[in-house]
Amino acid sequence: MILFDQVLTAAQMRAAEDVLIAAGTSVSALMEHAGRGAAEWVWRVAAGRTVTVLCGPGNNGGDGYVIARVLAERGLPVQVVAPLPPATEAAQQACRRWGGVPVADAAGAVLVDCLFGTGLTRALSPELSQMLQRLAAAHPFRIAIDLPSGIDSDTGQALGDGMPDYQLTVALGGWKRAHWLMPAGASMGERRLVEIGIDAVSGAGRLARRPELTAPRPDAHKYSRGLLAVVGGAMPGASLLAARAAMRGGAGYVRLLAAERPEGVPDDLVVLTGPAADALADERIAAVLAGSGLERGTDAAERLRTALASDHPLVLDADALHLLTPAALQGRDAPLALTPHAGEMAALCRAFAVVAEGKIAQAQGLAAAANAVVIAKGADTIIAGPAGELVFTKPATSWLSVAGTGDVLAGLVASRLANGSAPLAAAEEGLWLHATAARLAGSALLPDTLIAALPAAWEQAA
Ligand SMILES: NC(=O)C1=CN([C@@H]2O[C@H](COP(=O)(O)OP(=O)(O)OC[C@H]3O[C@@H](n4cnc5c(N)ncnc54)[C@H](OP(=O)(O)O)[C@@H]3O)[C@@H](O)[C@H]2O)[C@@H](O)CC1
Ligand SMILES: [K+]
Repeated sequence: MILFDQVLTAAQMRAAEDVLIAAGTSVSALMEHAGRGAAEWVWRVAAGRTVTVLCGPGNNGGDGYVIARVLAERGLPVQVVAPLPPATEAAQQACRRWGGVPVADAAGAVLVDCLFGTGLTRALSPELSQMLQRLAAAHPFRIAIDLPSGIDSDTGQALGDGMPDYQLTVALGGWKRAHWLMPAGASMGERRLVEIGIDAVSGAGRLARRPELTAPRPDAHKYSRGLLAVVGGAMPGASLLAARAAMRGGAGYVRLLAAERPEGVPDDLVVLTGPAADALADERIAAVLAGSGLERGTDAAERLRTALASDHPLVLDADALHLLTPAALQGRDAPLALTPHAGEMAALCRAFAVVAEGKIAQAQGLAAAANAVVIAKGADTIIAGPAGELVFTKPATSWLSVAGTGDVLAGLVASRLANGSAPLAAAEEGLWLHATAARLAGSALLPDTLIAALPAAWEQAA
């Protein structure tokens, strides 16, 4: 089965390649397939203009020689710069088949970076780094083949300074983690995949799917669509935003449990100001959201304890993530979703004794330790599940980087949970609605305009 959404580590990619080779394919055949696919993209972009291919010593460089040959055969003016000779058998063969003579330096319309791919093990030397930067400056359009050279395939971190920006990155055989992680993602431009017959790899991550969000059933009523209780705190604005977003996330009934009635509550939102424990005892409650605007004092800790004790499916956000401890989860059976940004993730890792490097390992460690779905937010949001599930998301509009949009996301995820989705699906659906509404809300969006765009986002659902 051809997979367009799995996301691999460099080791998983090599293992998948080994499976194909064991089945009778050669590295050269894979390189030819990958290089031809990549050449199609370069051909379209170049549109007859001059192309420079920068070839490194490994198989990424080998792909470059295939690209140079295919484009030259089609009559495109192509030059190759090769600071290091090909060192693998497949790359040497591809170089021989190209049959040209490399040049020391070049300028032109399109640079094709085939210096290093998944085999990069250390930072580029100053000489190589300067050459890459010089060539990048001498070509207005830059395409990275598989990965921009200098990026760690598994973490998305740059292994050195001065990395150029690319308008297009063509992934070969499968997505690598770096394609959907920052900071790498910010310099890759558009991302496209050339498929070469790689099969499913056990333990691989995947890209988030477009959810199947439909209108309520013909026989729906407010309780069948889900009653969500939003536990508010000392800063009512944040919980109000989350509740208003949740009202448009699919749940049929949203109640805000507030210490006192906040200003600006819309007529269609029910606010209960009595003791939270009483309100949470309602058996019709399908899910609870706590954390947005909770603050971190004694009162907040008590409200969080009450929310946890009620044992409803629960989303914890913001301040609740600073108050949560492993002991507080003892005896809970109901599903749990956590929505930390980087700072909250660090606090949670300390509280749950998760010792791990990097966003993915931390999210997976926390998901296992708290038996929760973890939505690790940021410009490169990922979702980790307690059974090792790992979901990457395509970057949403950068206009989401404004206060209050996290409250909207928490409200949406909680609303999907109340509506009956399992926690991982609720996370994917909430993120999709959030990203789609953000795109529709346009530039300089605010949480209000984001919430206003939610009905139009629903119109775009499958
Ligand atoms: N998987 C697949 O199915 C397919 C994969 N394909 C392609 O293969 C690529 C992976 O190829 P690869 O493993 O040969 O690694 P690649 O990135 O070319 O470089 C490794 C070389 O660079 C060297 N080196 C490393 N760092 C260095 C540094 N800083 N400065 C200097 N040297 C450095 C390292 O040598 P070392 O010194 O570390 O021993 C080694 O010689 C992949 O990205 C894709 O494009 C397709 O062709 C077909 C299908
Ligand atoms: K590259």
